Amino acid sequence: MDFSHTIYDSTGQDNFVSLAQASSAYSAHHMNTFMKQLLSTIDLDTLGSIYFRHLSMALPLAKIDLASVKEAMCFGQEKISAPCIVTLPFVNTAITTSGENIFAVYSFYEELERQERNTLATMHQIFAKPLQHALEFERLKLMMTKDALTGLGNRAGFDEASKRLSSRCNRHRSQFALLVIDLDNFKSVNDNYGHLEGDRVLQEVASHIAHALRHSDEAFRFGGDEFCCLIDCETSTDLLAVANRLHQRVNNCKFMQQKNISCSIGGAIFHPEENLETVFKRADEALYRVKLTGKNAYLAA
Ligand SMILES: Nc1nc2c(ncn2[C@@H]2O[C@H](COP(=O)(O)OP(=O)(O)OP(=O)(O)O)[C@@H](O)[C@H]2O)c(=O)[nH]1
Repeated sequence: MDFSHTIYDSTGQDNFVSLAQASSAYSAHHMNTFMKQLLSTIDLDTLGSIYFRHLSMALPLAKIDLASVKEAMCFGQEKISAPCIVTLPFVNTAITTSGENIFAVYSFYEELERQERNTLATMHQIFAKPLQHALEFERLKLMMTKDALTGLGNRAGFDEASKRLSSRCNRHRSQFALLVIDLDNFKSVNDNYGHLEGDRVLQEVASHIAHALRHSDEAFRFGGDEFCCLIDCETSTDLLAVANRLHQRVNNCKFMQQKNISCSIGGAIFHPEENLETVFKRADEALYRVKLTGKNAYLAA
């Protein structure tokens, strides 16, 4: 991860400090939760009544819930008058959604007294390490759920995501679907072209699967030449459409055509109160039936 932080720039530039920059996937939600935890540890007396004018130019980027920051700071409302906002030394937390440079924390200090700046420098020293650790922790967590070869989620990632999805579906009485994709005769690629070429096929297939899905869907490499997708859809007709799209896209990709191989797909819709094992078993059984009856097709449970 590209991580850097600078503690207190005493040379007097406008940008007091760029506390942290990270390029790992980092959501606004994570950041919000983390900031709330951080804020709850602040000694408000130490912080005193440091006020910053919030720079409106940064607002469009600011995904953090500023209201919750105010609330967590526990300052009396009468002290906060628009357009001023009381925040931590982190005046603006800018979070982009592109996945690159996910957040940057800036403070602007030109209006501060010397003593206030010193307090800020101390605050930064206090927060930089925990922030760095939290980021590192998130990065490691992310690595643990990613498949190194394809960049898709791995089996642990799938377990985590499917549990999250199933509890949401149970709560909202909604549904989602599962597709299990297995390459046909993939072993022949390894045997005839070598393991490295086999790896390349898996990478290309993974990329095509990921690109064929919508934003709300997720793809994983379950292991070997087997992939899984969690699909946001509720009817077998919709699922059939997604499965056909994936089937075509994977079969038509360059390496699959060159190596003359195909894929088989099994699908099942998760119903509220069904458990994850049974929906997976149903999709896997459908896949197994495709394999037994000639491969290269889609079947729903
Ligand atoms: N190159 C490569 N091969 C792998 C990897 N993981 C598993 N495999 C190979 O993938 C193959 C999967 O086995 P099978 O599913 O039985 O092979 P298949 O020829 O696709 O058989 P069917 O599914 O019945 O069509 C085995 O030959 C494994 O050695 C990997 O990371 N890279």
